[in-house]
Amino acid sequence: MATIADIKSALENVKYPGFAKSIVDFGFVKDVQVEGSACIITLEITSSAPEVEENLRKDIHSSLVGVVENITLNIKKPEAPSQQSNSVSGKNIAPQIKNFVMVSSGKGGVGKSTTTVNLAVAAAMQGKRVGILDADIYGPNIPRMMGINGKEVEVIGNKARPFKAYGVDVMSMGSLMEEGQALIWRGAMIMKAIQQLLRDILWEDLDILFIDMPPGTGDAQLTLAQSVPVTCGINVTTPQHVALDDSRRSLDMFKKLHIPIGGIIENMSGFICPKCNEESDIFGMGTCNELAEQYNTQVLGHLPIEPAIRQGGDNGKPIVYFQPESQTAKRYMQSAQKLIAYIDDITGTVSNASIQPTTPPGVSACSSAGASSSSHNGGGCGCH
Ligand SMILES: Nc1ncnc2c1ncn2[C@@H]1O[C@H](COP(=O)(O)OP(=O)(O)OP(=O)(O)O)[C@@H](O)[C@H]1O
Repeated sequence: MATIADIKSALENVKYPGFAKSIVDFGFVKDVQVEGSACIITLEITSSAPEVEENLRKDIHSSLVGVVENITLNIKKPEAPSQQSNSVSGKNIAPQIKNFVMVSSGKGGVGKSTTTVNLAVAAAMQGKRVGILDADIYGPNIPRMMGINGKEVEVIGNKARPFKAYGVDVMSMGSLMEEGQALIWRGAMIMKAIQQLLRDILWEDLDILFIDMPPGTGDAQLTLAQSVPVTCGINVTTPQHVALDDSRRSLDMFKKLHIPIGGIIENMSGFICPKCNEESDIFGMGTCNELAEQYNTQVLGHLPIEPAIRQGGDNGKPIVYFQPESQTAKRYMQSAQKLIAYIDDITGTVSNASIQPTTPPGVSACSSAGASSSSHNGGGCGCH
């Protein structure tokens, strides 16, 4: 006969839809009672979306097969909001920004931040109003690469003003966290952080906000797609086949989240010798072309391994700005041009509506508070 502990342990395998954490970890399981072969489970969740309840019922029943037979499931959820403004519905919590470009990679260290910086600066050099949001909460490198490392954030009221560097507005999680501070990011905290970076930063009217995501596919990507209509995603990869396998996951994620794929950047594609300027193949060049074909997208550019790219990153002097005549800077400029053309082409056609909102912004998955509780003091997030 099953005990309460057996049932709770089975429920630990049930993930809250859209999140990597279980309903037990989120604290949604409020009561479990057992009588013989029957059990009554009471759950309190934060989403009013019918599909969340439906998925949970299905997953809970499958997780309890062989554990207990007669299951009564009470799911308490908030009332569906009767009328939502655009900013509360989660469809666009930063409406002054025309286009959002999600920069992703299947794994770390492939040059995602380097690409974000150089593409953003290149787009600004082509006359666009551009911002960079460094949402790579695990390793925010953008401040160093944009030369704003260690600078104080200017706070106005309860909002923060982005930095300006090389014609680009910049804000990073790294500038908001104390240096060297290590945080263990959990699903609900990630969700709140991403939404605050969009809503509580004084972004001006922008043509494009480039968003440097954490590597991989997880809560940050989902939250972003649920908070703003992401115009397109771009994938950064290196040409080795192992990296391409990881890229597929990233490209599949774009498809799942209904995010159009703007293209692939093949980084570290060949090596340009600083002495003789000759280009040689190291990891394989051009392997992304096939991947792009499979996903019906384009290769935005092949960027070589070049010491000047790394030096530019380390010194906060992006190569595209400081060495505009170099072969590499020209490739970044062309890639940005292709991306802008793609965005112009699809403008107005983007809708991530079918994946949102599962929870309104400001309501974290572990909170029952409403959107109005979203604030700097952490209101609404029950995980602190
Ligand atoms: N094409 C390149 N040539 C030479 N060095 C490069 C190139 N691209 C990136 N690098 C260097 O590789 C290192 C990792 O790059 P970067 O931080 O952009 O990767 P990332 O994918 O954003 O990593 P993370 O997953 O840690 O965020 C940096 O030191 C960067 O300067």
